[in-house]
Amino acid sequence: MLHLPTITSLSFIFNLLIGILFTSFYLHKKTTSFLLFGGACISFATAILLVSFKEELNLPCLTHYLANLFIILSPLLLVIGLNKFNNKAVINLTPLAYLYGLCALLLVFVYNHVLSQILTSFIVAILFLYGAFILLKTHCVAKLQQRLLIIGLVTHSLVMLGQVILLLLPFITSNNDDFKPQLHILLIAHLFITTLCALILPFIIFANSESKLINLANNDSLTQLLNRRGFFSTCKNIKANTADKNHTLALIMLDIDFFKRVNDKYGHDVGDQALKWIAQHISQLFMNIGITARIGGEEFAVLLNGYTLEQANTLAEQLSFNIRQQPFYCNDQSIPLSVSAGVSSTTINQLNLKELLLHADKHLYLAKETGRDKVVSQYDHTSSRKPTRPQYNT
Ligand SMILES: Nc1nc2c(ncn2[C@@H]2O[C@H](COP(=O)(O)OP(=O)(O)OP(=O)(O)O)[C@@H](O)[C@H]2O)c(=O)[nH]1
Repeated sequence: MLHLPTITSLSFIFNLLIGILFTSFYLHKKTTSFLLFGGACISFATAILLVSFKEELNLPCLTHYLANLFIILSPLLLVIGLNKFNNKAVINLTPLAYLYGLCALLLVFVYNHVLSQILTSFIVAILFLYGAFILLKTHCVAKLQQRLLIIGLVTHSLVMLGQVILLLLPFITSNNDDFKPQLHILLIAHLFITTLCALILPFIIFANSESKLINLANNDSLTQLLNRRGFFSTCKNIKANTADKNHTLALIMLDIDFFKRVNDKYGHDVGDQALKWIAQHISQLFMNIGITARIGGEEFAVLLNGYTLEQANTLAEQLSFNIRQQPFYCNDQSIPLSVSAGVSSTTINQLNLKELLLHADKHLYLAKETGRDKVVSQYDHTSSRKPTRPQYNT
């Protein structure tokens, strides 16, 4: 049979350690939700400690009243922490603060009575449901752990409601049993689930933090496209994930024409807006069909898996046309922009991304050399369209 003092001790140790872990992370990263989660775990550990002195101390205001306040404070801090972690503040926390104040007041009158347990269990059940709701609305990378924690919080809430019912039964029926064995089981379940939830929570938080860091490392903050590193790491798996090794893929490299002049004439900020505008055009056309990246200052790349050189060439021409047709407007000025592009292709079998980029870059260089505002690909080093340079009145 499960030994209550052992489970209580383990629960105390785990919650205290996880609380210290979260608090240390808060001291390092200054993320408030870490402090709140740490507070929730330490608060629960404190409640366990106070309750364990029930027999020895004979100070019910400490071992009952204060312990109950800490028991409620623990899920309350969890709820506030989850709300902060979500970034969008899913619920309004003011009513919960009032609820806590009201409980603290009511417990003053009943802390030595079974009613204090009923009230505490009921409030804790509500708070866990709130926690499950917020977590449901939160984007988590670790989906399995998120589901486990939601199930844990809902189950915990049901356990607490079960405790309320068992404690109320002697009052509402003529049955004078005190349901001690059943309450004992529920108490063990309470300790067990709290500890389990406290163990899952750090994993969810760290998985999200890691994903944010990976995003920062792989994405260009100005254009929201992948950066060079992200481009290489995304393309890395293509070979392994494509079964047909004769499958073709093409790469388009793009470079804005005379971009230095844009910066010089209109300023660096306008230059940044122009980069974003070009990136939007690239995203619009290739969002669902290719891997898009800003691989250098004013250089972009698009990898089209399953596309032939001809198809990629047509798409590059389309992009170039779109950019030429819709002038870029900034501060009520129309600023003509154009791009030059180089296209190369290969089969999955022979894929070497660096080489593919090198080939596309050679074609891009040819496009620049032969007049700009054109697409040059492997099979045709001359463009049928007569290039039109953007004009800047300098
Ligand atoms: N605004 C802005 N400018 C950038 C950024 N990154 C690079 N640049 C500028 O891009 C310009 C690139 O100039 P060049 O390499 O001479 O090329 P270009 O003027 O576009 O001429 P061609 O490529 O030969 O048509 C430089 O002036 C860089 O300062 C950026 O993030 N923001």
